[in-house]
Amino acid sequence: MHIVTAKEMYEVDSHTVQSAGIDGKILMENAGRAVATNIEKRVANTCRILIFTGSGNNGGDGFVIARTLHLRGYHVEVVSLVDEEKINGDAKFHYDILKKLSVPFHFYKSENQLRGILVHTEAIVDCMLGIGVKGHLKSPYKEVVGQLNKLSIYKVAVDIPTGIPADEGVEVKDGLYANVTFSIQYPKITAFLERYASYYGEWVPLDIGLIPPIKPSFVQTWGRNNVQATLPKRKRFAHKGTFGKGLVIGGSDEMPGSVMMTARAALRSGAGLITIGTTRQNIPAIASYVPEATYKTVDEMDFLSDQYTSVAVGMGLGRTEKAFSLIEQVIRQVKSLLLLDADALYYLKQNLSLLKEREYPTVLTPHAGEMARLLGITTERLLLKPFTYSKAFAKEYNVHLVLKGPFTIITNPQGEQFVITNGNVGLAKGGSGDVLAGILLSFMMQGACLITSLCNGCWIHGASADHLIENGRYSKYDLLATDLMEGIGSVFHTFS
Ligand SMILES: NC(=O)C1=CN([C@@H]2O[C@H](COP(=O)(O)OP(=O)(O)OC[C@H]3O[C@@H](n4cnc5c(N)ncnc54)[C@H](OP(=O)(O)O)[C@@H]3O)[C@@H](O)[C@H]2O)[C@@H](O)CC1
Ligand SMILES: Nc1ncnc2c1ncn2[C@@H]1O[C@H](COP(=O)(O)OP(=O)(O)O)[C@@H](O)[C@H]1O
Ligand SMILES: [K+]
Repeated sequence: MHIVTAKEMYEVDSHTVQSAGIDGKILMENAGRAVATNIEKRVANTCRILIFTGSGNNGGDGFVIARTLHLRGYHVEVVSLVDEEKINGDAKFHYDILKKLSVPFHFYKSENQLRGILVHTEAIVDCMLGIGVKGHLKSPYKEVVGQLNKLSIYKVAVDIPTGIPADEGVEVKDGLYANVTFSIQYPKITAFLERYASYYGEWVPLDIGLIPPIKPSFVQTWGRNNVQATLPKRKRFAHKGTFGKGLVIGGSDEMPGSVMMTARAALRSGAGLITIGTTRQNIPAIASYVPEATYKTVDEMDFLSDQYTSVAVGMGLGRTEKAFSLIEQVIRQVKSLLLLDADALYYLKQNLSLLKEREYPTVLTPHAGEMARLLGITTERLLLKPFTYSKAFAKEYNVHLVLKGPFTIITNPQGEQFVITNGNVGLAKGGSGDVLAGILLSFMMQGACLITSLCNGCWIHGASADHLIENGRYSKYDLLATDLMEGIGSVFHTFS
């Protein structure tokens, strides 16, 4: 599914109207009807619903919703935040139709007046502002939003909660907290920012028949259907070599656990052969947890002669001079797909130019803190526009970037971007990232297009956590990274 900026949304709108010749009034009708139909599924027709409208086309959607619900037997009333003369264009067309029906219509005057209107209201529909919002909310939008936020009634936002910008990089203070947001055709970028996602509540995209340009370059979500269509098949006569030869380098004497989890997760995700490169002291402990792997001590490794399909480096490796020199050697000498995580990302900060010298694909898997450090900015600043920063970085350093978080953003060097929305807070625990690195390594080893492998790996990781919690096996409190190994198998089962 596409995710759009306000500019992209207006482009799709004008392409539909100008090139395809569909009138904007029809699009507004489609939008309003689609929302009304979905409100019917959630709000009983015995409920009194107030529809709040503003000066733009978001308000126009509200007039269609009011008419549709009224004709379907609902008790609806409209509260307009602007005077009649400010309603124009397609919104005016639908306002004029609504006026001919007996729908109670109020023009907002004061907080007191609104308090009276709100008595016995069970749900509100927010059609005050959509993607046309600029900057902080002005009066009376700010006051109305503040008043509505204090009420615990069911709130439906249309397209975007009033006050919240469509695009990243914009900081605002006020916005409506909705229970559900019906996005017109596509969700907007801010639905995937930690800062604004909670305003949306649940988001549901509604098709209103827009026609996108031939080849849109929008960000996309990656979901189960995408995984289903691209998951590598296990052929009957395949052998272990078919599924790649992977190397995991990590685990210092103090941190043996991470490399264990990476290697085990790689094998659980279908990797053919895994070798672990670690310290001699670590090998017995790790081998008891991952007996399927083979082992090398870090001093024994010869990256020029050892032919691995894919290599992952950094997990629990430490930040010693010895570790840094090993990481540099790996980045310079590995002639295959290379994944850099954890301490390798720490090392990279002072050595970013090495990435530009690599002739083979490189994958970086930072969480927000690691990414902010690589960019030399604060985490808060990164999280205000993670899509923009990711794209610029991936292009500049010619890398595939997996920016991990509640919404993981995957970017390739061409700037194509995908978002993974599954997973849950049970993953916010040490070791989850090591497991992800293993799953990603395994998918990298099994071929297919690299960005597809990364998207599939991230989705399987999130789905594993969801599966374990939804089935009552663990909770969001007690889930451990090692438990994910069990979840991976259950998720694969759902595809067989
Ligand atoms: N795209 C599509 O294909 C379709 C889109 N559709 C719908 O249209 C919506 C977009 O409509 P839109 O462009 O008219 O913008 P929208 O948000 O309703 O209002 C803009 C007005 O808000 C005002 N305003 C701005 N900032 C403000 C602030 N901080 N504080 C207070 N006021 C502020 C500003 O007024 P001004 O300040 O200029 O007086 C301006 O006039 C979209 O979200 C979707 O719901 C569907 O109907 C069908 C197909
Ligand atoms: N609240 C959350 N919701 C969904 N996924 C999360 C959440 N918190 C963390 N994750 C996921 O868990 C993993 C954590 O990785 P990372 O921070 O590198 O952990 P560690 O280094 O401790 O192993 C990432 O894949 C991230 O997307
Ligand atoms: K709205």
